[in-house]
Amino acid sequence: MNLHDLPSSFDQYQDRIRHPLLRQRITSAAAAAALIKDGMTVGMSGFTRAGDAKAVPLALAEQARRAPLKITLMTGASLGGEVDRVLTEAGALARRMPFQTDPTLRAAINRGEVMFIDQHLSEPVEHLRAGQIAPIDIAVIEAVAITDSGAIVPTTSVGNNASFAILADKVIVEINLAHSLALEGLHDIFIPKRRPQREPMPLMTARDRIGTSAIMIPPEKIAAIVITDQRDSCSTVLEPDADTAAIAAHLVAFFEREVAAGRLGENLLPLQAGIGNIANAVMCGFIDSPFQHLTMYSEVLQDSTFDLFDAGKLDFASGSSITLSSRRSEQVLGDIGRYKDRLVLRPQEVSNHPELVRRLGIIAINTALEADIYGNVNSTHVGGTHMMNGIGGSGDFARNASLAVFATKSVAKGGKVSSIVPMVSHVDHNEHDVDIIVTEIGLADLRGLAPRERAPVIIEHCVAEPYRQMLRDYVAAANQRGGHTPHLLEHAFDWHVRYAATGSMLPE
Ligand SMILES: CC(=O)SCCNC(=O)CCNC(=O)[C@H](O)C(C)(C)COP(=O)(O)OP(=O)(O)OC[C@H]1O[C@@H](n2cnc3c(N)ncnc32)[C@H](O)[C@@H]1OP(=O)(O)O
Repeated sequence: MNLHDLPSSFDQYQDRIRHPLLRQRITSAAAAAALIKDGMTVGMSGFTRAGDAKAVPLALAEQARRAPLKITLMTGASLGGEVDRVLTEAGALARRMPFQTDPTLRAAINRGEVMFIDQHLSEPVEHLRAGQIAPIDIAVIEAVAITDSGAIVPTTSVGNNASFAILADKVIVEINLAHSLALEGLHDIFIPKRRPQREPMPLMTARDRIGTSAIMIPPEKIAAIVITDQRDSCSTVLEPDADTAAIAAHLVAFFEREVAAGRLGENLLPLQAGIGNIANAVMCGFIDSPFQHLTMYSEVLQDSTFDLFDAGKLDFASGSSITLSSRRSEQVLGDIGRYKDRLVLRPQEVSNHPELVRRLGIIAINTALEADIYGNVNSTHVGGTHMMNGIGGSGDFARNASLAVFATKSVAKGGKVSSIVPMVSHVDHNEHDVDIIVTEIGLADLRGLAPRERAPVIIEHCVAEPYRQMLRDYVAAANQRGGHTPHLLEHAFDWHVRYAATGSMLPE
């Protein structure tokens, strides 16, 4: 078969599907979804709304509505749009990993209907590669193009795409015409060798490129190609408010002290910032800071990354996805050439790799749902039981960072919930991994402090009244009992129990 044998209707995609024979694999989303069978494990692209497969998952939901079908769905991180909701409503999800943010899926997880495996984001492909979890049957990958050798050029995220495509039996590619070909060249795909042949990852600075610009797989594995034309759904990140601006100001003041003490230079160390309003606001706080020539070695690049570029504060950003609000999406992705030489997108096992986080000395800034008086952090479980989003990459970074910062507003739910509690109701980051806790009230520097020293620092710097006095009383009584980490075990969860019973942690 040569190029002239191809149906002429496919010629229009020559610039997007450069391997001529692969243009014959163009098909409908429904036909591609029909390759996915009941019980399969499907690896789909998508990382915090960026680079999601858009058409095949919806066609799969349609298929599941007609004839019951359940899959294990793995992605990079959360999906945008309606994919998780529609698949949940169609009853198509038996298992989901490693991260999600969809309210409908979250409710199904918390009803026990979908088994959610909440994993460090650097780990799922290690588990796949080592055969520790069920193998990927089919990968569904969004791409801007397929090269003439059949390599897949991802779009706004890399996530787990490369390993999904390499490890799957079959690959479905969604070529999304809404993404500009200017994205080509942004990606750096590095795949570690299998153990025991594993070598160090040869990355010494955030801007190093150590891999290829596209995902190399045998072209014959590409079983179907679907053409789409739909932008990523926008993030709903909010502009900084008084509280998040105060958190940012406390952090900037802290870093100024670190620079003055000679522990950091004026370009600090590469920064990682988590998802959500607080992390985005904290990064925006660097715009008016005295720091210069900052770099990011992070996973999600949010609006604040581009605000920092435009403010001349940021020299380079390495991530695994670009997730933007409607305010920024059009401008940044429509003009990506303006930023491209200062950006790289990597597989999440590289962006989040413990070896690299430790080597580069990352300053990790993530968000807590709650923290306790000794510095343990709960990022995932509301009230100790109900899943919010997942640990994401926060643990990959926090454990190995040169400085592990956790930010939270001091109260949630209009003051009815204290974010600093006697004992966290679920532990994602234990006290050994947490260096700094910051709220709008102030910042607790826990470095070098024993538990009995940490408690008063956290209480006096981070907690609002009346919870501050309640915690002082708790600690005073606990200290009477003694111990390295004093507690009143029979009262440690009183606040959570009261919130569950009355809707408020405050005493009646
Ligand atoms: C893909 C990635 O991995 S990114 C890298 C890092 N990843 C992570 O850190 C994953 C875990 N973190 C997260 O999921 C988020 O950062 C969160 C949920 C902890 C915080 O999200 P933010 O948007 O920054 O904080 P925000 O203060 O707006 O709180 C979000 C919601 O949690 C609620 N909440 C916060 N604290 C509590 C609490 N202690 N108890 C009950 N609810 C709480 C808030 O009221 C809010 O609810 P609403 O949506 O109904 O208004």
